[in-house]
Amino acid sequence: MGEIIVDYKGVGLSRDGNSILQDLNLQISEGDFVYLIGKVGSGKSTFLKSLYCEVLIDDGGTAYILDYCLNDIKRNQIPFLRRKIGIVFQDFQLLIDRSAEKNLEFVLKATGWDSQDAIDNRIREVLTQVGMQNKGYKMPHELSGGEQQRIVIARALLNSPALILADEPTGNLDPETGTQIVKLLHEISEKGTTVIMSTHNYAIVQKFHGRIIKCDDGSMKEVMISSHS
Ligand SMILES: Nc1ncnc2c1ncn2[C@@H]1O[C@H](COP(=O)(O)OP(=O)(O)OP(=O)(O)O)[C@@H](O)[C@H]1O
Repeated sequence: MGEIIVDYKGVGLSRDGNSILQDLNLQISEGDFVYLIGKVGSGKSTFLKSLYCEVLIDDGGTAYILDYCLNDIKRNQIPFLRRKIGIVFQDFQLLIDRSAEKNLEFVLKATGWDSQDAIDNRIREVLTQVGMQNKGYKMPHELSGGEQQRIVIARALLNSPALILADEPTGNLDPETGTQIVKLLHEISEKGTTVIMSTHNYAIVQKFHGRIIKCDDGSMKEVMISSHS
């Protein structure tokens, strides 16, 4: 088992003063593939958001992620933490006014890359990793939903994150395309990147191996291990 990169002990999470999750005890290690399941409104997104400080740890417990203690992380450290986390949402959120490549370039420039050669190489690498090496010139509207999601995953990979958070990444995709996206996330995790993915898609959970953590009744519990594909 790899190094522990998420360590929650007795953590409570609230939104607008309402307790959403209580007494979370959870460790996630390098290279783990974790499915977060649970009913609508059970707190999956709230947990994911706590990992990148969109929801703060304000309801007890201690929380560590990578080298950061979330209990007393400074505001000016948050961008550095977020740079180590790749985030993938169900609604793709690409900038619609520029090509896939330019979307990737925008993120690299915003995160301090200044050599155009290094930028071009990195874009080529991540596009190849997601099987989109020939489509980087296309505008988002010229790409299918699955292709757009691949570009979003490429974008999440740009800064070689230790952790990828995917909040219902197959939510807007047909089952076959969704399966391919999860397969891609598994390939990424096999190379050592931890992936935490929330989903309502139980067929996928059954199909691809992973730890399964269920949000239910204000808490999170590990449930049975799914079968290998
Ligand atoms: N911005 C917010 N402000 C206040 N409460 C919120 C906010 N976002 C979510 N909540 C509440 O927090 C609870 C958990 O919501 P959350 O989005 O984490 O659930 P979820 O399991 O991700 O649901 P879904 O499967 O629909 O994505 C819900 O009761 C919701 O109403």
